[in-house]
Amino acid sequence: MTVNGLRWALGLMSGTSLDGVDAALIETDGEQISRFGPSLTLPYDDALRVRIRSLLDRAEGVAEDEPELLAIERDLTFRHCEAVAELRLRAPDIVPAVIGFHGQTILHQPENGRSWQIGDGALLQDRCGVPVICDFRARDLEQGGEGAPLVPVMHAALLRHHPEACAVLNIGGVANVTLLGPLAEGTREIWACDTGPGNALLDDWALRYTGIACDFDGALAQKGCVDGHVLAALLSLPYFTRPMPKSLDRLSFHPQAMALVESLSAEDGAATLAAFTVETIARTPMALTPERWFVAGGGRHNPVLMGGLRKRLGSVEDVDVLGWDGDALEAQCFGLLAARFQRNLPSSWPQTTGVKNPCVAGKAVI
Ligand SMILES: Nc1ncnc2c1ncn2[C@@H]1O[C@H](COP(=O)(O)OP(=O)(O)OP(=O)(O)O)[C@@H](O)[C@H]1O
Ligand SMILES: CC(=O)N[C@H]1[C@@H]2OC[C@@H](O2)[C@@H](O)[C@@H]1O[C@H](C)C(=O)O
Repeated sequence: MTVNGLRWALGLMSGTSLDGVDAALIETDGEQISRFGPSLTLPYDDALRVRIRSLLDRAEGVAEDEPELLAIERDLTFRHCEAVAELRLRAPDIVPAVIGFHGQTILHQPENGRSWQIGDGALLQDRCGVPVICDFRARDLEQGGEGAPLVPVMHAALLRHHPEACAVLNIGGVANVTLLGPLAEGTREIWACDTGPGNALLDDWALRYTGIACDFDGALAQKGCVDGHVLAALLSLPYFTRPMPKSLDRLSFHPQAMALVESLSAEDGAATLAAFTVETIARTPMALTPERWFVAGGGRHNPVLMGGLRKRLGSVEDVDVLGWDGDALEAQCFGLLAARFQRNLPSSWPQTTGVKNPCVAGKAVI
């Protein structure tokens, strides 16, 4: 049902941490978000996670018609169908008008004009019976942008009445920041970029030493000491002095970073990788110095990361203080992007992705 152009949109995001599918409902006209519906995370089972991870590790050499790729894409899409079905069970009165389907990124190389999200939009549309918008990064890349991050439009929509300059940080597998300038006569400037690693390096390190898929509550890092020499070497990688906008692949720093921490103990390695995430956020060349930082994504549950950020940046709060759900924000964002696509509204700008002109994100499944 449409009231003043407001409709329910269902967003689906499977992030770089490979933890599973996030699904969320929002009511929106593509500009304002009037209500949040329910949200959920449907984890990947271990077998699917391992298959996706091995695909990601060799994505550069994978052919688009490789049988294993197509099999993974199908299983991944079925997992998304399950997420949609489960979410609709939780909100039987809400009928989504559109689904925004991000898919799983297996490769992101903006320097080669490439960002590869797997997922079968036609299959999802067929199974769910709702129009599906997907391929959100392609047009931005075609027009000279990085294809990421796309979430700044969501942050700006939610903070459209917030007068002060502020930053919204997402700490997922990769970390990214949105800077919002002060609100002046209803408009404001928006800058964005991926800052560096989020949890991805730490996750892989923790899995190796503890068998657990993340450094839960920062338990390992808390017992370790930061190795200053290794941290300095990590921070000397050229990405960190590049001005925004810029973006990263999940594996951008893997070989170098893992080689540098290799000689450290499990605890010191975790402490150093956590400090790497914190320092790269704090040192990002910023277009403004925000007084308040709001943090979303799974990394906000890690007290070592949050404590480190508070020491470096001052006022650092969980986005939940704004009444948002920091675990659902990216999925909600793809609902918003789908609604914006249907109204032909741009979702990326020169200062957020480096795209030449404001760009409409997404493609409709025909
Ligand atoms: N209690 C916790 N302690 C430590 N880390 C946690 C905790 N809860 C979640 N995390 C971290 O959050 C990660 C998941 O974050 P999130 O779901 O935001 O990532 P994502 O959306 O997959 O990634 P991206 O935003 O890069 O696409 C986990 O991999 C883990 O590292
Ligand atoms: C290529 C890709 O999937 N990038 C993700 C990743 O995860 C966080 C960061 O890197 C961000 O750039 C992006 O996701 C969010 C949803 C974005 O586009 O804003």
